[in-house]
Amino acid sequence: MSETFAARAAALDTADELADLRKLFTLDDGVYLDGNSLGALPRHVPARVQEVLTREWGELRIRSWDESGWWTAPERIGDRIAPLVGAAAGQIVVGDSTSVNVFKAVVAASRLASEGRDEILVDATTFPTDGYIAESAARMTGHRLVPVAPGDVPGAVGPRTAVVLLNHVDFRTGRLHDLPGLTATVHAAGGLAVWDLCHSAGALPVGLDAHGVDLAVGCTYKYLNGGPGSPAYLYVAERHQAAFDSPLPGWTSHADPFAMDPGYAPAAGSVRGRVGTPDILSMLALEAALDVWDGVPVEAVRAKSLALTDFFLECVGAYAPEGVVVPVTPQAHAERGSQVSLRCVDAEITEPVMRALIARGVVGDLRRPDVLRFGFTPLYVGFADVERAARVLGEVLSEVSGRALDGVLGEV
Ligand SMILES: Cc1ncc(COP(=O)(O)O)c(C=O)c1O
Ligand SMILES: Nc1c(O)cccc1C(=O)C[C@H](N)C(=O)O
Repeated sequence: MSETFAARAAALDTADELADLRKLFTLDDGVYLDGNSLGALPRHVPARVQEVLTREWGELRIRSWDESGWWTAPERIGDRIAPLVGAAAGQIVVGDSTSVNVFKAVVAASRLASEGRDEILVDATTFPTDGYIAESAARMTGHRLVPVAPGDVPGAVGPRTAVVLLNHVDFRTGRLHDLPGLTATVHAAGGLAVWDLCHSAGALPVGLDAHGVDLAVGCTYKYLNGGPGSPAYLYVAERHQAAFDSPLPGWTSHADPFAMDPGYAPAAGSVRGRVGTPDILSMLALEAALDVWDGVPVEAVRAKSLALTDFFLECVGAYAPEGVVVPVTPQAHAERGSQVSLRCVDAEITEPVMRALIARGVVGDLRRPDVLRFGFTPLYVGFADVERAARVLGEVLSEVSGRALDGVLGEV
């Protein structure tokens, strides 16, 4: 059986048009399936960061704000991310964490919403930070917070809906939500749609402009490989920019920041989403990391991502002992992000399984209590990696679940 899958993997790797991109990354001989948490390091980034440190900071010092383009980096890098998420230039600004951008987006969207609308709907299955911040934003703005599963949004929106905050891909299950359909549903009810793209940007086409999304946020350290803690981004659709009223109107979002005017006057365009001094070292590492995307269509990345996750699901089905893990990531392509999550039927084995996998060179992660997560970054994961990961997983599951079964029998 493994010869058949290995031979298929080899053929798929040979036909893979993106295969050469792997050389652009620093990787070892293991299988890295955690790029949905922290993307791998593009090889050329350390030299660029060294240059920023020694030349731009070390020699040019304060002059670099102008001469090295530091001051305008948030908008410039936003424009590099824009095509990856289907946005025209001038609508994305980079900076702060995703959490901070969720705050800006939800409060600003509630201020953009029509008078009398007093509900903020939030994805009940969300990554926790979005829920925490939406709750605080609702309390501050006097809205009622309504947690709702994305599939139930059509029945939950109505004349009271001001804002709906949703995740494009669920961090736990890898489920891809229907961004075009749900955005249209929210608009039909008269509300604004805010999307968190952390788990979709760089993995699949998003189509922010095409689908009329109002505001969006996302991180850059997953599929965009910007590095640990690299700055997040905020998208404000052009039609909303003039009325965008930031709840964090820091001085760098002022129309004339160096006037040091005591009165606030917002800048035009995406600059209005800025807050304070940009974190230049992280930001310029991100900018360099984005070079790996030159000439790479997101559509090709999506096609490979689906082929990788299809193949992984098939290999796991063949290699894993019966009934020990159950995929919770949908089979349907239209509902699948770039990750596969497997639920351990016996939650107790989740941690030992992931520990054993990592010890054998297959790096995924887990979400308690019972989910094993495997992220597939098409820029550097190949089909042989997939076959190996599934084969090692099968071995580990047999060993660990066998031991767990012995333990249960031993207690009887
Ligand atoms: C969907 C989602 N939103 C937000 C975050 C967190 O954002 P940050 O730590 O950048 O504030 C994450 C992951 O960390 C995430 O997966
Ligand atoms: N942002 C992270 C971090 O600083 C440390 C560890 C993990 C993360 C993550 O990104 C978690 C991730 N968003 C998730 O999907 O669970």
